[in-house]
Amino acid sequence: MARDEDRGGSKSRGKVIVVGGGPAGVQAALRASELGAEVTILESERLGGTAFNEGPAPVRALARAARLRSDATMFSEFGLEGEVPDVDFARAIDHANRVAAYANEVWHLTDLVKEQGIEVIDEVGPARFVDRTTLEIGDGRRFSGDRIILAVGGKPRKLSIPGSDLALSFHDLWDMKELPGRVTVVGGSATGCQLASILIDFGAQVDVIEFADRLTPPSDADISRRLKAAFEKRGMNVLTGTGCDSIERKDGRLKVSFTHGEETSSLETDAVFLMVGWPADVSGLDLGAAGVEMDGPFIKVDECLRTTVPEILVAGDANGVSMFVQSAAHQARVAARNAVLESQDVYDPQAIATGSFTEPEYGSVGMTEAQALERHDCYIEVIDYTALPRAVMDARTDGFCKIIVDKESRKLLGAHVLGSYSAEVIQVAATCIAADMTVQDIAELELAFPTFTEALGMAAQRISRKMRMNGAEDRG
Ligand SMILES: Cc1cc2nc3c(=O)[nH]c(=O)nc-3n(C[C@H](O)[C@H](O)[C@H](O)COP(=O)(O)OP(=O)(O)OC[C@H]3O[C@@H](n4cnc5c(N)ncnc54)[C@H](O)[C@@H]3O)c2cc1C
Ligand SMILES: NC(=O)c1ccc[n+]([C@@H]2O[C@H](COP(=O)([O-])OP(=O)(O)OC[C@H]3O[C@@H](n4cnc5c(N)ncnc54)[C@H](O)[C@@H]3O)[C@@H](O)[C@H]2O)c1
Repeated sequence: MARDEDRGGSKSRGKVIVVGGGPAGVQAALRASELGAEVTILESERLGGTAFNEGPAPVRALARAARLRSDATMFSEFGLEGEVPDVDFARAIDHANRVAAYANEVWHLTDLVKEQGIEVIDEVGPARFVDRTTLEIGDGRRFSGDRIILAVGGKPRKLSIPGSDLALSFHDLWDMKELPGRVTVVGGSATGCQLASILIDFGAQVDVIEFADRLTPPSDADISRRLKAAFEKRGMNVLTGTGCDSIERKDGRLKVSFTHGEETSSLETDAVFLMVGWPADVSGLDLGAAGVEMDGPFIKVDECLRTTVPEILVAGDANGVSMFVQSAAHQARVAARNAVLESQDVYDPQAIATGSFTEPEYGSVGMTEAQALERHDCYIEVIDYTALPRAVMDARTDGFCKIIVDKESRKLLGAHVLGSYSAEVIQVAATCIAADMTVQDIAELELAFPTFTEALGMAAQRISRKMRMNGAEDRG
């Protein structure tokens, strides 16, 4: 809700330059403008950023194509006849690229932003600092502001191993014309798992090589374990606790060497994707000219998202605090207020609902089980989808819904789901957390039958029953 001091009125509250026009940059510009600042966005390419032009939007479109094909493998179970469709990979990629263009060609994002009175300078290559208040773009034009908000996002990390130039990066996916017979994905976190899942559903043979002892290391351990099992069931070769050492050409293919514990081994493959991290995209920005410091691969910020130069703030992936579209937008609003009103608002990530479009899908909000048990006495309940009516009806029983409840406050600390529609199911858990509901409140919700979201209510009901049996006070 807008606060009184938020209303800029007709008087300008100074000039703000926003660098980068992804979700963080666009939101920061809109908010700073609402607050009364005069705003310019400098975007090296097209507005929309990774989110629309290269990441979630086209990847989701590819994941949908992969899912349509994998659904066809279940035809006979439902009494249907028909072959699993052949894949025209070039057309699937073309379709994903068309979806990526929607932000600009269908929704006219640039026009929408300009209509708010924001100056948009796009497709001009990277802006670079001249000093702490001035940036220059490729054609020599300079832009000065009282405050600068950096929203430059990230880029694929490179590996310094022999032969890394033989590997593909995420950017290369969008120019591919043919599905390689065998693909090796190095890095088994969010981006790597997403790509591996899509490619195996399209019919490629897939290996995943991940350093950590489990897939998607930041996730709840049960998500990592069950996702690995589901991938392996579909024939994926998942090597965890394994580091990629080198890539070399061998007889028209690629030889990938890797180490697991003390053992070194290798495999032969047709393509290698490096999905090993997403550092801030500061190439060409010349942060040194402004005196802005880095913290490892990200731009260093304090809790108010200010850099080591207080007039310069960072929102979105570039600060590495929380790398999701929803976090980018939230941080942007905080950064814009702090920039324009010189306030000290803290970016306090609340219940961030996240979801990934692997097969099976997964979604999370709040603490993992391990994080919760470090600080809380908890009730933990898991509904396995073999016992969930909708999952049985859909023949999608490979999944679960876990909730973690603080025994003292009876509030939800975290929820983790794996299976169909997980990215949607988790939104309800996030809403319950935001609404400060107790587990008994959640148990009383009349959730639609038969749905996957029902698992959340079932888990809450089981915990409520346990609480009653233990004699804990029950409001119900
Ligand atoms: C494969 C993939 C899938 C993903 N899926 C999801 C998902 O399903 N859900 C989700 O929430 N998140 C997802 N993410 C993460 C999400 O894309 C990012 O968190 C989000 O895009 C961050 O927004 P941002 O504005 O900080 O950066 P970006 O969206 O990367 O935008 C940064 C912009 O800055 C511009 N820029 C960079 N340097 C300069 C410069 N010097 N001058 C001018 N302009 C510059 C770039 O051209 C770009 O347009 C995914 C990421 C990837 C890679
Ligand atoms: N659906 C989504 O919401 C979604 C999808 C993709 C990315 N993202 C966001 O993007 C961020 C970045 O994700 P990411 O997966 O690109 O990077 P990441 O940094 O999270 O993961 C990189 C992985 O590569 C592994 N690795 C690094 N070097 C290796 C080596 N030599 N051999 C084997 N493994 C190696 C690491 O152990 C790590 O697990 C995430 O934090 C997430 O917020 C979100």
